[in-house]
Amino acid sequence: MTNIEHSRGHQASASKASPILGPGDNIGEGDTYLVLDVLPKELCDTAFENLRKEVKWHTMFHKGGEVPRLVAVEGAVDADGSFPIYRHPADFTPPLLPFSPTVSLIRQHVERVLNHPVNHVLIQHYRTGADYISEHSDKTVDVVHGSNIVNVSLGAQRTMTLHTKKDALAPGVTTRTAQRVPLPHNSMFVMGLETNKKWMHSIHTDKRPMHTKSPPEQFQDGERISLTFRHIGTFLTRDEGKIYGQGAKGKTKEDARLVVNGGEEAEKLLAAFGKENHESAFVWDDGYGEGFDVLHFSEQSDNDDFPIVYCSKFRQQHGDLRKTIDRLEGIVGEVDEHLAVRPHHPAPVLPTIPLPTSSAGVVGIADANATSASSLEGSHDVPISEQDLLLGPADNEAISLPELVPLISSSALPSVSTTTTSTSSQPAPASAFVQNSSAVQEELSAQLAQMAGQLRRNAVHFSEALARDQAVVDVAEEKIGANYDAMKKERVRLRDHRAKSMGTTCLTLTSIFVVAVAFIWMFFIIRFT
Ligand SMILES: O=C(O)CCC(=O)C(=O)O
Ligand SMILES: [Fe+2]
Repeated sequence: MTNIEHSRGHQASASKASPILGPGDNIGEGDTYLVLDVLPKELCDTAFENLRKEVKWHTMFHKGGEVPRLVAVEGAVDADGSFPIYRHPADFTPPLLPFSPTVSLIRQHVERVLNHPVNHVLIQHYRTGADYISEHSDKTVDVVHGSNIVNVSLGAQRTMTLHTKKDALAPGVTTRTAQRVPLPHNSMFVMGLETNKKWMHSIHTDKRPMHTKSPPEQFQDGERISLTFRHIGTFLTRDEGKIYGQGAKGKTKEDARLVVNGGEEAEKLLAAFGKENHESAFVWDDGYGEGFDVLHFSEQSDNDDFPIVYCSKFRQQHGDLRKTIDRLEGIVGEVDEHLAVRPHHPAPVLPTIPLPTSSAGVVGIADANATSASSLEGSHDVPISEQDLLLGPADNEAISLPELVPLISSSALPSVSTTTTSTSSQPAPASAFVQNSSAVQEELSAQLAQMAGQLRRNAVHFSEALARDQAVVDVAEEKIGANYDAMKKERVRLRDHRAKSMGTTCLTLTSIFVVAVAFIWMFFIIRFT
């Protein structure tokens, strides 16, 4: 335990359950520690104000809402323009800018303490005690193995709360182990990756009235700036088109591959992020080992707020083209629907059969048929048109019902008047009816087979049409992709061309000017000599 001044009231009561740790203490898994007075006086006295002014603050979005603090991202940009990328679940992340002067100075001190480089920083401004960061584990797909994650704190003291992950609870235990680490002005919280794996961390809101807070908590009017430095091993090329490094599929710059937006790979990465957040035994190789080339988690972005990394002009144009393709796909779909064969139901057969005679057995059969006929009737009130079905030769051989029914009614079935007067002593009409019933059943089976065949052919026809449409859309998409690349090249060419023509124009104007001066000069010489 340390003598760091910690909060009273609300925070003090919460601290009963969890130890308050500080410099010299083993935090988390023992690979995590706090360093005080990390920056020299002259830097730490001015850093807060300078950062407030020089950092390009943004509002970040997650799950459709604003994150409750201002954020900015800075990093080491390579000579060829490539830069580190830290991927984590967020709807929009601010663009990465090169390290600003004050951040560069802080970075030097951090690297000295850490003994390893850091090339990426997420800077966060907790404007009041109401700003916070909810419980999470940092996502390590892009964090260099074996490195540490560092939070430098400037301004008001806030408390870092650590909790073991739920899945590590022993059976029957419901309370997670917690630790609290107050982060005063000019301190540096160094978190090892083992702690990040087994514990989650957060900065809770602190809404107590200002006058009840301790002096370190009141410092800078309760505002806090934190700088989360990381050593990132994954990079994007200058045009954001390719990705390489630890968390990508291609591990070196030479193996850089095109970035992927949305789709199955993005979903897989999001699922791995979820696992890392909740599983104490998360294994990097299992979750991230295959590498991910995902840059954006959804296929298109309509947001203009972050023009550099996440919403370049090209991306916007690409998004517009995609929308056009989607509209075209919709139109093709509608046309297909119009052209599609409309299913027609065959006319019910059974109602055409005359009612049975008084013979008990025969009446039973007839009743059953009448019932099934009436139940069929409700759903088949559209008369069949044979031309509307896509019939094959096999169907033509099937028995045709309309031909069969009159045959049955006229020759085999007893007439209604006969059935009312005849009795069981007249077996001939009854057996004729049984014969007819089995003929009708055969006919029904034949017609069902015919319908099944038809359904199958329609399904095949439909899937073939879909496959054709898919091919058309794929070709269009490929062409648009090619156009996009061509436009990119054209843009670079135009820029070069403009630079060249500017040079030529300057040269021409200078020449004209020199010639004019020479001419005037000559004129005067000739005139006065
Ligand atoms: O503000 C802090 O110190 C914590 C920031 C943090 O946990 C993060 O950026 O992942
Ligand atoms: Fe974090």
